[in-house]
Amino acid sequence: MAARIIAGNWKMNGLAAALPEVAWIADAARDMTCVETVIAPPVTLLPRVAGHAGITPAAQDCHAADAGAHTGDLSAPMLAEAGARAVILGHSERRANHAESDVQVAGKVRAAWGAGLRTILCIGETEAQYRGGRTVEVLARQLAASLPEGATPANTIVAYEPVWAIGTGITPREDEIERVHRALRDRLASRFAQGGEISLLYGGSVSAENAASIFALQNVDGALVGGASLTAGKFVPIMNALAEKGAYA
Ligand SMILES: O=C[C@H](O)COP(=O)(O)O
Repeated sequence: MAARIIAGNWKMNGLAAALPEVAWIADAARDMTCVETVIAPPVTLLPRVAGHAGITPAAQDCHAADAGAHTGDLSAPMLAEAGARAVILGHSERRANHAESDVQVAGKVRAAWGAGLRTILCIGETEAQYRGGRTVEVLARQLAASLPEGATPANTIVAYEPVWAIGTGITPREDEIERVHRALRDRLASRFAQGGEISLLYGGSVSAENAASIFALQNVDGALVGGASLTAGKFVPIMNALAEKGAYA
């Protein structure tokens, strides 16, 4: 069975004043034995997030090279040294704002694995692709091109994030999420020896209100949460909803 994982992506949010939220999230996480809690803060807070037992600290990007003349970038070994144990790669905001291609994302995945970081690989279709009925086709292409050979449940988590659902308060219908996750599970299982056990997260406007119904869907092993992960008050109820699923799965 794939591991249950709840991941919070803080994006470019969070100064030191937000650290009490991490402490409260960690308190709740330590009580949840069947769920892994990941927090991806801005890199400035990474070492301090890494100081909390119960939380897997993650970065939000890395360079494909281990070192070199790349002003402003951070390598996977640097992030690992700063306390990261995982890294989000291929997020649609990186793909859109920094023109990251699938090939570049695959290079970053290899670098992350080389530094011992688990990859949370994000894939997702645009609204136009969704409306054109091309969701599964687009995701299959992204998955094939941005996830290199060698993916295992230990080094990879896949997050399905429809671009049009991120930060909008809109989510796909439940049957659509279930259909997509089934397709992703099948593709991973047919490509990698243990691919069927790679955790599949849903991301895009997950909230305390909709988490339980999303987590009840087949092949949804957790969520990648943006806005609602910034405070313990909003994030802990989502963590609890996933723990409920873990209890009866
Ligand atoms: O990485 C997280 C996603 O982009 C989802 O963000 P959101 O929960 O604010 O919609």
